[in-house]
Amino acid sequence: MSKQPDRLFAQPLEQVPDFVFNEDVVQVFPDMIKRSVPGYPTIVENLGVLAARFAQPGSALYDLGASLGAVTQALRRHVRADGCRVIAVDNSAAMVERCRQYLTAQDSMFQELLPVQVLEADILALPFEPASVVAMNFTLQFVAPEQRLDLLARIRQALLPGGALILSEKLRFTDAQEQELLNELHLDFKRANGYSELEIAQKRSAIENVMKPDTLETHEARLRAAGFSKVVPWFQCLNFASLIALP
Ligand SMILES: C[S@@+](CC[C@H](N)C(=O)[O-])C[C@H]1O[C@@H](n2cnc3c(N)ncnc32)[C@H](O)[C@@H]1O
Ligand SMILES: O=C(O)C(=O)C[C@]1(C(=O)O)C=C[C@@H](O)C=C1
Repeated sequence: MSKQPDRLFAQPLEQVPDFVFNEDVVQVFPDMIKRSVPGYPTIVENLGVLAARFAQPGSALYDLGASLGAVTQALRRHVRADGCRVIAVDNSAAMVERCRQYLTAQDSMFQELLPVQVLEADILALPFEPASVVAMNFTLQFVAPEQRLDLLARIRQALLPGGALILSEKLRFTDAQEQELLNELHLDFKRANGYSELEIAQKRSAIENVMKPDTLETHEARLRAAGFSKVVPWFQCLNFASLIALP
């Protein structure tokens, strides 16, 4: 399982294709997400800690858009409730294949980890089992905006009383000055992590058609419309945030 530095956008491309979670991205993904998302390691580790408070014995814990299973691994490290199991879901075959390898490696290193099932499936078409924790770490932003409410409503229906959805997303801002400042600071974060201006510009063109961030206000209103009673932001670093939504 080679982990390579992300140089995907380092050379000038004649035409920058839309971003897809393919084998090339899988190879560099741990490096890419850490250097692109401010606060990512803190969010992932604390997601496990938060989940431990909401996990209920005998229930399912979902990691939706699991990629290589970083959140799944944190859930397995922190949740101790009896009889829980983690269901990690991603619709990228390349991600799922590598995710399974990472989880097998985790199994060989630790004992008494929660059982895990990795599904190659579209979360928009997945029937959810009753769940105490649903984590969506930077996944909803890749779902078509018109399909987000329906997905969240189905998650809300699957959540057990006392459970939680933990939703992390890149944010945009209605206030132009706030948007500009946090966007510039995010670019500075990428520069500080060694990305060149070319890499930053080409990555931006690659994701602009496929990743559509919402404002915090849009998230809150939509979560309420989906039936959640309370939305608690627990983390923000620059334009990236994570929310706890309670049924
Ligand atoms: C930014 S990555 C998520 C990162 C990951 N949760 C983590 O914390 O490391 C988004 C993932 O969502 C997956 N994805 C996007 N749309 C999906 C869908 N409709 N069904 C399942 N997975 C989806 C992508 O394949 C990709 O692996
Ligand atoms: O906003 C950006 O520029 C990003 O690179 C963000 C982001 C994300 O939020 O998921 C986009 C795609 C990659 O999966 C890694 C990071």
